[in-house]
Amino acid sequence: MEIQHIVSGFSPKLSYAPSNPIGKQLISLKLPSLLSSSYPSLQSQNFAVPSGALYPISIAKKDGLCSSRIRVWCSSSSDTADPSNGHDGRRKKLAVFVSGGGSNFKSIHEASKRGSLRGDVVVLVTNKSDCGGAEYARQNGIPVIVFPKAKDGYDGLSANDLVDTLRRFEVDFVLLAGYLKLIPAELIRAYQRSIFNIHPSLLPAFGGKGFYGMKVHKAVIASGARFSGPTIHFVDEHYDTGRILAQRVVPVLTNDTPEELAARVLREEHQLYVEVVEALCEDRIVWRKDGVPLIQRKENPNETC
Ligand SMILES: Nc1nc2c(c(=O)[nH]1)N[C@@H](CN(C=O)c1ccc(C(=O)N[C@@H](CCC(=O)O)C(=O)O)cc1)CN2
Ligand SMILES: NCC(=O)N[C@@H]1O[C@H](COP(=O)([O-])[O-])[C@@H](O)[C@H]1O
Repeated sequence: MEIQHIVSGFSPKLSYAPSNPIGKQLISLKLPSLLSSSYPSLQSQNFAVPSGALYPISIAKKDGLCSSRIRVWCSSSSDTADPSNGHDGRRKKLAVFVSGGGSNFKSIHEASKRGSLRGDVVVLVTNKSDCGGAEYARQNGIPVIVFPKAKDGYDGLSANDLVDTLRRFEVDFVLLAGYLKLIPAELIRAYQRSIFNIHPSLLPAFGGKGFYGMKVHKAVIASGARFSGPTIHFVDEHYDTGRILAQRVVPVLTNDTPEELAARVLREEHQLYVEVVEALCEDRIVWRKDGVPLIQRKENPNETC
């Protein structure tokens, strides 16, 4: 059951995702505590709505009533809830976007297989269907879809088709990992605060259009910077300008080649991305009052980083 709560400025980490959206049925709405504590009138209720329908509700807030709508997806009750999978108890569904070798994608997939990561890569998206990441996905039974359409190719999805396809895969989070195309506004709108990217420099330095792959490391070395490292950030409409969520630092040695620096940064990327996605799947992302996202430590939720 997926609840898209449409109240301006409030998009709680949603709970459920439709496994097989089924027709109209009576469902009981169990809301995440985050939502029910913010909107006490939205305690568990029964809805009889067709799957995917927008359901009008009124919410009693301190400053009076406000109307809203909830889009409710129905799903079979087979989703077994496990509290260690975060608030909703469900393993998260991940889409990974790649354009090249996919070593970050492989790290995430391996963490999922060994169980340290409470999520599953359910689809791979690429603009290059013959890249190493796509080949790895096919070898591991992960569906591969092409976006955007290749200029001369026939396959490939439009932006709206991509959103629909990710919804059908019930994707919770979108993870860019060496993807070299601009994510369209349609996807940004559909997956608010749910799209992440890893960049091989300490943003905001050495980011933006033209800064990808070895170009980044060449620019870092040429600048004389003494440190570099990976950044994981939320994705917004522009390249590399979204809120920074996590970083790691590596030294830039005086005789480094771009390849040597790239390898040092990439080793940290593999660990950092797995740590961040583990936190995502366990609902350990919190927001500081000034809008900076933080990660709650697994061992002690009162500590953030
Ligand atoms: N809407 C967003 N889309 C993407 C983001 C983002 O932050 N917001 N991050 C990039 C990843 N990235 C850096 O981390 C990045 C990738 C590519 C480029 C770039 O300049 N691309 C070239 C085309 C390269 C090619 O096709 O081979 C270009 O646009 O001219 C900059 C930064 C992924 N998408
Ligand atoms: N600006 C985007 C960018 O440069 N991303 C970088 O591409 C590489 C992909 O490696 P991978 O395909 O082996 O994960 C990674 O180093 C990633 O940070």
